[in-house]
Amino acid sequence: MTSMKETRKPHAVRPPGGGFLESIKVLDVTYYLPGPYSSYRLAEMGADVTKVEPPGGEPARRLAGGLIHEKKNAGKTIVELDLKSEEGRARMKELVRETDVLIESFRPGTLERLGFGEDELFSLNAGLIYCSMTGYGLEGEFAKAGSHDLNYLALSGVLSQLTDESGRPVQPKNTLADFAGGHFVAEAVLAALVRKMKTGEGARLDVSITDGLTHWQSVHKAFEEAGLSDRGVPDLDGSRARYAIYPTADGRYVALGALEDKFWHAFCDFAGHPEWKERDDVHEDVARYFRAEPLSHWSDVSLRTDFCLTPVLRPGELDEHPHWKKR
Ligand SMILES: CC(C)(COP(=O)(O)OP(=O)(O)OC[C@H]1O[C@@H](n2cnc3c(N)ncnc32)[C@H](O)[C@@H]1OP(=O)(O)O)[C@@H](O)C(=O)NCCC(=O)NCCSC(=O)C(=O)O
Repeated sequence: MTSMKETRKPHAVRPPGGGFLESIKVLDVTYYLPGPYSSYRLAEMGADVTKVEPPGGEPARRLAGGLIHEKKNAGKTIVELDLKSEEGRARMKELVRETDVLIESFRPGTLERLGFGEDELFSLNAGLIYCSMTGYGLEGEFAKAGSHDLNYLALSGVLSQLTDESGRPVQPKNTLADFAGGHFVAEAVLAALVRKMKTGEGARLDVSITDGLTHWQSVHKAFEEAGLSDRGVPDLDGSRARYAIYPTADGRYVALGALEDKFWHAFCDFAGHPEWKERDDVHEDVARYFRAEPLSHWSDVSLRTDFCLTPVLRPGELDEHPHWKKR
């Protein structure tokens, strides 16, 4: 008998889940950003992704100089198939038989018109995990309507919170809903894969981007219904000086997220203004303080202090920042 206790620690993998989906096959019949991004996430976890596109490629191949397509389909095998031809459909049937997961992102009914309705797909592959990613879901008032990122943000309530001081919605420079949609799909597919491991059963998944976004709104909805705030979570809406965005001397910005007293007090001491500690309305004083130095200065400060300060970086600056150099 040994008195030694053996413990096995799981090792950290980067990206999280990297390689875990090895040997899982994904058939990606999606266009634009959210669908391709969902299978890109699965590919990052090791899945073997085959993307079906019409002859000449999907619309996003040409969009924005082709960069979106290039980035979100890296590592996938792209097969051009005319699903309106017998030959194309025959090849598609082979791919459906071989795959574990099929993700599509057309309007409800489009894939069926191309000869691949739900019954046909499950008769080809009974254990299939078949995921439809749509803007609004397979059923409902808007189900058949075409739509894009901005529509999902608007209908879910998210856009009403991305406003300027006057309450006017601002045009986001990031297609938040599209990327979120990709995550909603990947999350649902992973749950279905776990269930399949336990039961052997396939699944039919109805993932609506807008449905997913409404979950982000549950807290905000509760505040609004309780009559407490129509501007989001009160402490986090910029009304307190400790949790706000401030301009710097060079026209850039910092984000101060000193929500808890210990962080806010540490910031006030660092700034040499202990008299701010008990106040929430010192935005202008704090703004003057940050405006005295450029972003590089505050970026340095943020690395050697602990009061939830970060520079507002542009995507192209990430690689130069010490945090991202190490991650
Ligand atoms: C993006 C869309 C608005 C595009 O609308 P439409 O092009 O009008 O309709 P569909 O997508 O349903 O149909 C695509 C057409 O291509 C045909 N089609 C598709 N694949 C094939 C192949 N392989 N071979 C032959 N024909 C094909 C299909 O039969 C349809 O033609 P016909 O048979 O002649 O009808 C819609 O797909 C949509 O709302 N999808 C919901 C989810 C989504 O991805 N939203 C976009 C987010 S991107 C975004 O927001 C952003 O980037 O911005």
